[in-house]
This record gives sequence, C-alpha cells and structure tokens, in this order.
Amino acid sequence: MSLRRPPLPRLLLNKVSCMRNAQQILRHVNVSIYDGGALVLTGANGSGKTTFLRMLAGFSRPSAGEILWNGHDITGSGVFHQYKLQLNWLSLKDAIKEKLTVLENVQWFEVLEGKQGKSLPALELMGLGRLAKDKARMLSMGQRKRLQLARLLAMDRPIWLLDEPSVALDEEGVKLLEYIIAEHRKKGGIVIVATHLPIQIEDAMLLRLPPRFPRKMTFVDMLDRTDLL
Ligand SMILES: Nc1ncnc2c1ncn2[C@@H]1O[C@H](COP(=O)(O)OP(=O)(O)OP(=O)(O)O)[C@@H](O)[C@H]1O
Repeated sequence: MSLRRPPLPRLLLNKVSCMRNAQQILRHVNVSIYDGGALVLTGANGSGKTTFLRMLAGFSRPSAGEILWNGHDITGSGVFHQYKLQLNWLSLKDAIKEKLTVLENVQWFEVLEGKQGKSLPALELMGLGRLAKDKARMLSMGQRKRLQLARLLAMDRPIWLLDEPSVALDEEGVKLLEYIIAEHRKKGGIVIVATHLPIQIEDAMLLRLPPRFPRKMTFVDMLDRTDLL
C-alpha cells in the first residue's frame, strides 16, 4: 500500500464567490488545476469570465471562499507577491507602447523579468520577425495580438490568464495560439482562457458560467412580438 499523498493542485478555487460593484458575479465556484492543466471559461456576455480571470490575477478579491496556490491562500501576505510572479496576463487592453518598436515592446517586458534573448525568436514564431524594427503603432489589430502572444513567450511565466486571446487573429494566428498553449502545457504550464470563439485545447476543463440575468425574452421572441415593433 502506497503512503504517498496525492499531489496538491497547483491552483484550487474553493467555493469562490465574487462581488463587483455590490453585485454578486460569481457564486461558489470550485476548480482544481494541476501543472499542465487547462481551463476554458465560456458563458454569455456579462456572465463573469473576465471577473474570474481578474480575481485569479489578484485585481479583485473573492467575497467568499478561497483561492489556493500550492495550498496557500493567494491573498496572504508573503504569498501574494510570489504568486503574482507566476502569472502572465493577456487581455483586450494590450499595453502596447506605440512609440517603441515591435521588438522593444517585447524586450521591455523581458528585461523587467530579468531575462534576455527570447524576444526576437518569440516574434519570429508569431510571424512578426520582419516587423521587429517597425514602430508598434504601424501594427494591425491581429498583429498587435500576435505581439502580445510574443510577450507571453518571452516573459515565460508558468500560469497564463488569457482573456479572449483569439480575437482579431486570422486562421494561422489561431493555430499558432493553439500551438504555443500546447507547448506551454507540455512544460507543465497552466493555461486559463476566457473565450467566445472556439479554440482547440486538448483535454481542457470547461467551465460554462451561467448568465447573470436569466433572459425573460430572447431576441427571436422579441421579433415575434409585433406589439413591440
Ligand atoms: N468595472 C466594473 N465595475 C463594476 N462592475 C463591473 C465592471 N466590469 C464589469 N462589471 C460587472 O460584472 C459583470 C461581469 O462582467 P465580466 O466582464 O466579468 O463578464 P464577461 O463574461 O467577461 O463578459 P464578456 O463576454 O462581455 O466579455 C458585468 O455584467 C458587469 O455588471
């Protein structure tokens, strides 16, 4: 008989609820995520996907329950600083500095991490190698998203929190996104994605958040209601 304990999940959400602006957004969420794991959050607009990611990123606190990292509450003093260093955050606000070149935009974050040498290979992987010396303001929306993804690769942190990462990407861009997610997981990285668009992520857990305001009437119902027109 083995006396070995089962491994702790790297991240554990235990009956987590979250309020925003005095409104209950998330209620009693339970999730365990191990190294190499992936969680895909879906749900209607306003159901709380971004709120969920923001809470994991430490931008807002759970109103009830706890989020444990390596078994420690992430809000605990001493833990939070260490935990934040594990995170890579990608959102629709891309924090791209328009006056810097594409390469400098990645190197800026890489240097802050105390790392070097990964920025150009990351840009090349994301198909932006030829634009590396151009000013970032010249980039299209999809290219800006590719730059954000290159930043994830150059910073190389274990837990990726990705809010709508495929928005604006073309078909090849989505394939690249799926590829880097798969590679990150092979190294033991964790990926948590909020998305409306289908992304192929093997063996991902799926969490569909319920709509916050049950719809009394659908759009199609409204079209049928002649008295409303
Ligand atoms: N800055 C804010 N302050 C207070 N409440 C907010 C704020 N942003 C969003 N909310 C509330 O939180 C709810 C959940 O928003 P959230 O952005 O988490 O949803 P979402 O599932 O990511 O939506 P979407 O699919 O539209 O991106 C919203 O319905 C809104 O009422």
